[in-house]
Amino acid sequence: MPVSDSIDFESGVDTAVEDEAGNATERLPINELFHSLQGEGSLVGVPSTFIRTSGCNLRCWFCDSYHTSWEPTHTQLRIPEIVAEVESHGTDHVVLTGGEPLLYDESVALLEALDERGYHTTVETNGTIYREAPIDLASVSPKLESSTPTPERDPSGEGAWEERHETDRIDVESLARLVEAYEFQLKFVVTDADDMPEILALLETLRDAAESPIRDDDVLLMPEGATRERLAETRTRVADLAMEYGFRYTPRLHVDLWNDAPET
Ligand SMILES: C[S@@+](CC[C@H](N)C(=O)[O-])C[C@H]1O[C@@H](n2cnc3c(N)ncnc32)[C@H](O)[C@@H]1O
Ligand SMILES: Nc1nc2[nH]cc(C(=O)O)c2c(=O)[nH]1
Ligand code: SF4
Ligand SMILES: [Mg+2]
Repeated sequence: MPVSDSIDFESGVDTAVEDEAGNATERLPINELFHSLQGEGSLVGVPSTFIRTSGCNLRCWFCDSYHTSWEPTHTQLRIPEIVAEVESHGTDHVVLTGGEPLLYDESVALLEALDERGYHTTVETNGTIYREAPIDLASVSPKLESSTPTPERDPSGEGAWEERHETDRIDVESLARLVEAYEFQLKFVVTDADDMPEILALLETLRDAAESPIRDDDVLLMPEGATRERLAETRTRVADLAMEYGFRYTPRLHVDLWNDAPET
């Protein structure tokens, strides 16, 4: 594969690296790889190994993984190296997250290698990209208007990503394909009641577009907050909204336990 073909212009991350003989080798840009408890969603509390790829096609102003999106940092690892690291942690569950892990062809090869070894795989994705892969749980977090990095909310202070984020954040076709192909959860980041009309409208559109059902039980409201302090402001409000609308609430257990520490 020519090196230039594998430069990912979306994320600005080059996934092609040559070995000593000058052959291109499959690698993934990895920001962190760690053992923790699943902190979000239907598998909350399950001991899991997290693989966090770097690079994202969106720029949520609140992104709790700044070094995979706004300022990506990573090391390039081969799939066997990633699998060996996962094996050393001894969990049954693996969570592939990012950044946006489905940007990369190599994520499919990684998921296949994990599946062959019997791991349960969850993929955390923003839902803008569909790929066919052995995914046991597609944990899809479509991004609402309230995630858009307007000049006032942009952590880099410029508002340069506002238009692109706003244009790209919802892709109904990709969302429908993810929902049809995989066991899934739709996990919305919610700040307050202003987010609810957009969630309801998107669900209506998606229920029309997808051939398989989306139950209210598949919809999770997750409080916006990368720190304990911020979650203390949002979580009760979001829990009340979950009760009012009949959706599920998911905590952010890892933030409760370890605040915003890396590798948690
Ligand atoms: C860092 S993202 C990586 C996966 C993918 N890019 C996505 O957004 O789904 C992992 C999860 O964290 C959520 N998230 C990121 N920042 C957050 C914040 N400040 N508060 C609540 N959830 C957040 C995302 O919505 C997503 O469910
Ligand atoms: N403990 C823990 N659980 C998580 N669930 C989804 C996460 C993510 O960043 O995708 C995450 C994370 O970063 N940490
Ligand atoms: S889509 Fe996910 S990784 Fe990308 S900026 Fe938003 S929260 Fe961060
Ligand atoms: Mg996280």
